[in-house]
Amino acid sequence: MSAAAAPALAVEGLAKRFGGLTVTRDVSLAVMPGERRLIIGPNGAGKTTLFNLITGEIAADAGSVRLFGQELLGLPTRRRAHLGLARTYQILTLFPRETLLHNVVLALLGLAPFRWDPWSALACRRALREEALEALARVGLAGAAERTVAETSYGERRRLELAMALAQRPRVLLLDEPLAGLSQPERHAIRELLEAIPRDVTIVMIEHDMDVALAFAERITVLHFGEVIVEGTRAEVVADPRTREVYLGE
Ligand SMILES: Nc1ncnc2c1ncn2[C@@H]1O[C@H](COP(=O)(O)OP(=O)(O)OP(=O)(O)O)[C@@H](O)[C@H]1O
Repeated sequence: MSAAAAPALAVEGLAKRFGGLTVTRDVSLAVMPGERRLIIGPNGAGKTTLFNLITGEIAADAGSVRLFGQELLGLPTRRRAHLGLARTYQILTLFPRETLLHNVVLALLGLAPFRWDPWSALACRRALREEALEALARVGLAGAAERTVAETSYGERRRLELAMALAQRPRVLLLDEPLAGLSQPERHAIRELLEAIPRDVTIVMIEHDMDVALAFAERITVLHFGEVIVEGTRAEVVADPRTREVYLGE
């Protein structure tokens, strides 16, 4: 198989139990480079757990997760980020007393394999600041760079989180409910930002807002009780009676 044909993200036979509770049961999925994939499923289906297993925030019991062919299981989360994996969270994880700029710089520092060198430290600081400002500008927050997170609206925080993930120049970006809790205009703004992300970034998104999510995603995976029960194009998944049974409640 040529490198171009390899999936950006390939999950195979992934399994996870918490005590007696099987949360991920033999999950397999392949997301091709540039694809926009939507993960849906009822509350507790194991969607966030799947992201946590992919990023390494929790350890899998069995299976394989490959990023452009490279096995990730067993690697620490930070190493997976270096290889091109970034994510946002359902529950925001920002530093509220720091400025927006500082939050993005911290995200960049988490990524940079930093070596202390007094001669290059200043240049490095400037470069980081510029890169962080660029990331904030990308999500329309350049003018708010010196405000603290505590002084921003919820919608701005969601955009900040996206800036932090994009600043890491991911190859695969995992978005956990990027629209949750947002007003209609804010949802519209995030949707435009997501649509502007270039195709060299593959996106996997968990989202309950079906209007936006269905318009955005090309393929959809439906999870239920930790298993993939339906996968296909928008039309296939919407038409599948199993989707309606478990997710749409029909
Ligand atoms: N660290 C943990 N320890 C024990 N149980 C957990 C842990 N993390 C998740 N679970 C359980 O695993 C199941 C799946 O949770 P998960 O958050 O992955 O679901 P989800 O599909 O993302 O749900 P939602 O749509 O509500 O966010 C739930 O029953 C949850 O309580």
